[in-house]
Amino acid sequence: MVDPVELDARGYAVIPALLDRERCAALRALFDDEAAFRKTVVMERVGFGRGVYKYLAAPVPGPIAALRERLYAELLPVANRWSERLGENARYPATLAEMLARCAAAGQTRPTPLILRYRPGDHNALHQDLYGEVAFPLQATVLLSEPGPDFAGGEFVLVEQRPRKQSLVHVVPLGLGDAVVFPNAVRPVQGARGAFRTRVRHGVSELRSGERFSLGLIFHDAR
Ligand SMILES: O=C(O)CCC(=O)C(=O)O
Ligand SMILES: [Fe+2]
Repeated sequence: MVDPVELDARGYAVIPALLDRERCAALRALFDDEAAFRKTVVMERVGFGRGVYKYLAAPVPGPIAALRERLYAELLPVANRWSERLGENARYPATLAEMLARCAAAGQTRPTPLILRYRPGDHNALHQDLYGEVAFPLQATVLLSEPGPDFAGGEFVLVEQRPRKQSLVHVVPLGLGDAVVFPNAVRPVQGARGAFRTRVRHGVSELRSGERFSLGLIFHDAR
């Protein structure tokens, strides 16, 4: 379960052991099943960092689709509250299916769940996962490898660009199967006179050794 108080206060929250060891191993193994994916990105070629990620093809495998649906429902109240606090008054639909229908109507029809793989020297440069006008303000990443036995380095980081202040970095400690929920692009921060907006980007620091896999769950589809 996501802790909404922590999410509001810090802008991100960890869900411990969202996926068990077996599910993580199955998703790591899926990475080599080319038929499961619609697109492979070699990050170095596009300047996004170093490493490889693959977007799952439609239909997204049942367990991943179910997890995406469940997290969407949990994050929905937070998304609507953030929007209200930022004075945007966007209202997100009650279910992921309706959110994806909204994406499709805007030409965003390709699934965005992805699996990423990092090897020594690989990293993910700071970025935001926006794929068109329709966007859900929170997303999740699940760590599919175990820090220590499987890899070293490769820390998940968030950088907050605050108005009239220097940027703030958060290093999020994750264990095998843990998920981090974080802002897709911006979040409201409580100030003395109401909420203001900070711009948030995420990335992964350089992997020092081993192999690190992760599952990215974004709640809007892509063009
Ligand atoms: O590998 C990670 O921890 C981050 C992956 C990522 O950028 C994402 O899930 O959107
Ligand atoms: Fe990302």
